[in-house]
Parts: sequence; structure tokens; C-alpha cells
Amino acid sequence: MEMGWLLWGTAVLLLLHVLMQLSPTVNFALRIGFYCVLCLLASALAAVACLLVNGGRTVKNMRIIKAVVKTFKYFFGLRFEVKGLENFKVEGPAVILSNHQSVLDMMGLMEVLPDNCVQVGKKELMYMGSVGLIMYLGGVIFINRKSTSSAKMVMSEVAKTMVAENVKVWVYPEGTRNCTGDLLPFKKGAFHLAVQAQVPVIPVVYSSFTSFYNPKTKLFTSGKIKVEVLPPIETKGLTSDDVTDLSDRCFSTMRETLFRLSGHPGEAKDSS
Ligand SMILES: CCCCCC/C=C\CCCCCCCCCC(=O)SCCNC(=O)CCNC(=O)[C@H](O)C(C)(C)COP(=O)(O)OP(=O)(O)OC[C@H]1O[C@@H](n2cnc3c(N)ncnc32)[C@H](O)[C@@H]1OP(=O)(O)O
Ligand SMILES: CCCCCCCC/C=C\CCCCCCCC(=O)OC[C@@H](O)COP(=O)(O)O
Repeated sequence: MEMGWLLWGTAVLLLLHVLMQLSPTVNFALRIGFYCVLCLLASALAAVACLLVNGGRTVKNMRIIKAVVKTFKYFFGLRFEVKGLENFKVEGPAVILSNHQSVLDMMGLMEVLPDNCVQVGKKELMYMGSVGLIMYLGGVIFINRKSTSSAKMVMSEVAKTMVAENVKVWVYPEGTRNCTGDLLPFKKGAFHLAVQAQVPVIPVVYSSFTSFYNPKTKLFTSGKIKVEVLPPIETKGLTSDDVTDLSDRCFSTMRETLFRLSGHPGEAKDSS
């Protein structure tokens, strides 16, 4: 009986392997499917650990989540080359900004995440079963992107609590995923947050995924991601009138860095 199951299991695995070699669509769907299953299962296990160790919703749970997610890269043959981690060592709270290319970004996020740091996410993520639960337990700040006024209200509350509780906040200023090798125009929320809290902004740039991941062409292979944490930009003394300048400055610095790390979209890339 057991022998039968073993044979069937081996046959199914072999079939999947052949299909993955023959069809990029199958390869892509299976790898992304595996990523989702991994996230759902790991979140369920990590949620139990978080509840046992820390008892409920707290940024301390991010340490547990980080330890778990940092192992995911080995399943997908991804390597990270990180520079500038010393730039996270600012005293007190800060707003961290980074480019957002894919759901795979959770691996890059956890690769460099400093202590006491929560992320801003769209509220729909809360309903992704165990993944939503682990985000809630980690202290993720959920916003309603469809209602500017409610998102602004949540962010101005965060401006107060991040200073009082000495927490860093990670925001994806493009406001949505974008895997084109370029940046989308930045939304203003992260910069209002930094100015209201009078805390520095720390930009983080991930090289383009396009050489190994492209949902349009169903490409998903192994690859290397370069990450650079840039020097903090102070906001002390700035007011809401300076938000546009601050946003423009961060946008150009991050775009220059993105192109330096992975070339302009469409150009042949440096494979070093
Ligand atoms: C263990 C295994 C686990 C495995 C899986 C789990 C892995 C890890 C778990 C933890 C990790 C979780 C990570 C979650 C990541 C989630 C990623 C996302 O969801 S990205 C999407 C959500 N995030 C964002 O959208 C942030 C960026 N967006 C903004 O900041 C926006 O500005 C806004 C959402 C606040 C508002 O957007 P919008 O309505 O489009 O309005 P704007 O055009 O930006 O602004 C309109 C005007 O309002 C002014 N403004 C904006 N904010 C403010 C403010 N706070 N105060 C005052 N005024 C504000 C702005 O300046 C505009 O006015 P203008 O006159 O035009 O300047
Ligand atoms: C009981 C419900 C079951 C639901 C099953 C859900 C299956 C999916 C499970 C795991 C997927 C892993 C997701 C990791 C978190 C990714 C966060 C993320 O990258 O969100 C995207 C968001 O930033 C921007 O969204 P849009 O680009 O605007 O869209």
C-alpha cells in the first residue's frame, strides 16, 4: 500500500518537473503557488510562536517573522548582496522607504529589516488568512488606500505613536507593486509622516527583478538582488510646505541608485 503511494508521488513529482521544464507558464505558476503555500504555512506556525513568546500584537514579533522569512530565499535560489546597513543605525525612529516590485519583496524586506520596525500595508492584506494574521501580530499598520482621508488620519496617528514608542516605519512610497525596472511617481503619505514626526527618511533600493522575475513573460528563475540602504535624510525643521521637495529629492536619489544597480529598463544589464 505504502509502496503504491510512493510510486504515485514520484510519478507526480516527475510530471511536474517535466512540465516545469517544458512550459514557462507552468514553471511560473508552480513557483508562485509554492511561495504562497510557504507563506501561508510559515505564517500559521510563526503565529503560534508569536502568541506563545510575546502574547499578542507587538513589533517584537517581527524578529520571529524575520527569522522565518529569511530562510525562504534558499527555496527559490535567490541571493542578496546588501550594502549600507550601518545607515539604519540612527538613534530613534525613522521612516524607511523602498521600491516595491512584487509579493517576493517580503524576502528582501526581511533580509535587512532593522529592529522595532513596522510596515504600512493595504488593509486587504489582513484578509489573507494566516498571512493576514501574522501581519497583524507583527504590528503592520493597515490603511485604506481607497479613502485618502482615512489613510491620512491613520498616518497622522502613526506620526505620534512612532515617536512615543521609538518605532521605525517602512513605507512603499509607490503605493503599489511595479516590476518594470523603473519607479512609479511617489505618493506623499510617507513624507508627511516623516515631517509630522520630525524624523529622518532612510531610502532603501532593491535592484530590478526583471532579469529573473517577470510576471508578464512568466519568467521566474534563480537570481541575485543587490540592496542598498542609503544615508538618512534629515527632516528637522521641515514643514508640510517642504513635503514635495523632500519627495522629489528621495525619488531622484532612489531612481539614480536603481539605475546604477540594475541599468535603465530595456538596456543590457551589468551581470556582475
Ligand atoms: C512568517 C511567514 C510570513 C510570510 C508572509 C508575510 C511576510 C511578512 C509579514 C510582514 C510584512 C508586511 C509588509 C506589508 C507590505 C505591504 C505593502 C503594501 O501594501 S503597499 C500599499 C500600501 N501602502 C501605501 O499605499 C503607502 C504609500 N501611499 C501613501 O503614502 C499615500 O499617500 C496614502 C495611501 C497615504 C494616500 O494616498 P492617495 O489617496 O492616493 O493620496 P495622495 O495622492 O498620496 O495624496 C493626496 C493629497 O493628500 C496629501 N497627503 C497625503 N498624506 C497626507 C498626510 N499624512 N497628511 C497630510 N496630507 C497628506 C498629499 O500631499 C496630497 O495633496 P497635494 O496637495 O496633492 O500634495
Ligand atoms: C482564507 C483566505 C486565504 C487567502 C489565500 C491568500 C493566498 C496568498 C498567500 C500568500 C501570498 C504571500 C503574500 C505576502 C505578502 C505580500 C504583500 C504584498 O506585496 O502586497 C501587495 C501590496 O503591497 C500592493 O498591492 P497591489 O500591487 O496594489 O495589488
